Amino acid sequence: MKRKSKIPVTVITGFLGAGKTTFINYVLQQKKGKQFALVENEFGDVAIDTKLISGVDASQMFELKQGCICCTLTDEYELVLQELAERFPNIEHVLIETTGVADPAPVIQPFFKDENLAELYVYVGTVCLVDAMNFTTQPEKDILLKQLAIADTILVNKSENLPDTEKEDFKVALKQINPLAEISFISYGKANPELNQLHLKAANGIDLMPDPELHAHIQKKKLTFQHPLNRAEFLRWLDYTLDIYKNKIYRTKGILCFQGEPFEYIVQGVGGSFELIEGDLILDSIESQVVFIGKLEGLSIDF
Ligand SMILES: Nc1nc2c(ncn2[C@@H]2O[C@H](COP(=O)(O)OP(=O)(O)OP(=O)(O)O)[C@@H](O)[C@H]2O)c(=O)[nH]1
Repeated sequence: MKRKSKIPVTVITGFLGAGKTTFINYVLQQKKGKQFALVENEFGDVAIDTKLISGVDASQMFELKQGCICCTLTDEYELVLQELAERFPNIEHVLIETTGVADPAPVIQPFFKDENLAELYVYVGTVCLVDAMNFTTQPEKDILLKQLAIADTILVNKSENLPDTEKEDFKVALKQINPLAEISFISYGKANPELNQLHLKAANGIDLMPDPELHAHIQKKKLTFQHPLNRAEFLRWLDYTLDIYKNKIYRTKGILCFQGEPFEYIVQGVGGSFELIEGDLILDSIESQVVFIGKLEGLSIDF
């Protein structure tokens, strides 16, 4: 049976123990009746823990067969997702939970690059869970920073005992890493973000925070253009720039106006890949803006 529309895909990331499973369980409980499929894999573990995931039919759960999603991603990933869409035409939303130590970029990029997947699915954003109790002491900071930089929504979980003043400090610190993401403080995963529109929402608020002290590891750069861009030239430049800096630019997001085109476009990039999504009709502002987040020190990013 051919599907009528593409299946939205939301990626759930966050460091080990941050509360990803707790959050997913909460979402599934809140949205009972909606057909979710969960693709997850646990490091070195083959069996899915069905007890943990309520609300999802066990037959709708798929798991990659080997270890960690980030280092073993091969054709298998694309095949699992294709099979999922074909075998379960009623699925309304796919959640992909990365392992706590995984870089989420390779999980997202196939939705931009793989034609078969792009026909079946639409990537709608990433939620990153943060552990409020252990954030400062967490090891593997690089992976954590990348997870945060890629996220459209950051949920600071386990924040039930966090005083308001500390929440403010926390927020400022997170905004320095990712000024585009929405940030909420929650406990026991109780957050109900609109899982469908995460990245479009984030693209609306592209203003960068005043940032006198750059984060030691992550920087961001915003390019603004007052005149409509030449589509072919700009995309060629963007493609080239993201390709040469694919390990440095974690995330790209922007709103573009092209010469002679009535609609604006939202550009959404993770690592070396990006996609363009047609946005609203251009009514007044013809300004284009693109923000890059990553380890940008010393990079030449200028169109
Ligand atoms: N105190 C407190 N504990 C929480 C909260 N949310 C989750 N936990 C607990 O934290 C532990 C880890 O939660 P999980 O949801 O399994 O975390 P995870 O990110 O899926 O963990 P991994 O899959 O190992 O990466 C569990 O024991 C949860 O019960 C919270 O808001 N506050």
